[in-house]
Amino acid sequence: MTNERLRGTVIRYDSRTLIVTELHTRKHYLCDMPGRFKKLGIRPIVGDIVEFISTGESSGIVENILKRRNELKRPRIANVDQIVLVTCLEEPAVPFYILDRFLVLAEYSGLPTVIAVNKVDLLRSREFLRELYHTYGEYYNIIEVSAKTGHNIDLLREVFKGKISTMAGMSGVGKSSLLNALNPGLRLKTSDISRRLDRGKHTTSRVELLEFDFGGYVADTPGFASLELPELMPEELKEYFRELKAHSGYCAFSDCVHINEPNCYIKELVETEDIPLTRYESYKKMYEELLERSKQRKGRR
Ligand SMILES: Nc1nc2c(ncn2[C@@H]2O[C@H](COP(=O)(O)OP(=O)(O)OP(=O)(O)O)[C@@H](O)[C@H]2O)c(=O)[nH]1
Ligand SMILES: [Zn+2]
Repeated sequence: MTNERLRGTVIRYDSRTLIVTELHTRKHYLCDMPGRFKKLGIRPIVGDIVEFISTGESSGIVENILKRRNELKRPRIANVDQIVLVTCLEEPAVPFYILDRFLVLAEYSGLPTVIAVNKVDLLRSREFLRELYHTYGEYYNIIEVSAKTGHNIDLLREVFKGKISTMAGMSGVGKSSLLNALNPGLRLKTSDISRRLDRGKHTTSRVELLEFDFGGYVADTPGFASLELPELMPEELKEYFRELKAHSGYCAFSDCVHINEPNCYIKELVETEDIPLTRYESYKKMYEELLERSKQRKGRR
């Protein structure tokens, strides 16, 4: 039926056309963006929910873009539900410091974060896993998986189901392999409609949402690829370490940054190993980096 008013999620776009997945039927529609949106400076991004009027079996015209719940900058996605941070303890053994940088970026985005430890099939003992749980388990959900053996892939599927997610993690940790284990052939399922959008165009480099057969979306490009720290003042960094934030307010100085101040409760907790030393060292290292960055900027002014 044509001329129906429908709602859907934008999964791809170029300057004037969107691919929209209708919310109930999950059918794809190629939708035109009327010029008035551009004049108003309104541009859709993937993840947006739009209202559209169907003009044919698989075509429509956008009427309205609903207000975004949130917006991730890189990759640019609206209405993101979570970040799935993939890491490994072997091949590659991702340093905790790298994981900590990802976690700062994830905290900065304000999105719920799940840590997936992949390649557990390579572990000869649980020793490294225990260390990981000890360091992160109190503040993050950790799920051990193997894309190779399929271990806990069903659990990971529940994590992704019905949500818009973005994956992050160092190169080689198995992000693509996990997607393929979750939903074989996920990347290959470019629909006819997608091909129609491609026709006569140079390949778009923008992010797309891939659709799971079991419901839910994942960005086709991983997040935080550069691992560059967010635009923060050094003294703001402590807000992005959950365990520092949880124990703030007990230091002698109310604005304590837990570096050189006396009577610092955080440093006490590090000494008693209630806060993992590696987390604190990561914090100090990133604090120094932000301090250096702010000095350089002041110097330039
Ligand atoms: N043993 C083992 N190897 C795995 C597992 N998952 C992935 N691999 C291997 O790890 C290598 C990297 O996997 P990818 O899926 O390409 O990793 P990626 O994170 O997508 O890498 P980038 O595209 O560089 O970001 C491949 O050789 C995979 O076969 C696993 O669970 N166990
Ligand atoms: Zn302190």
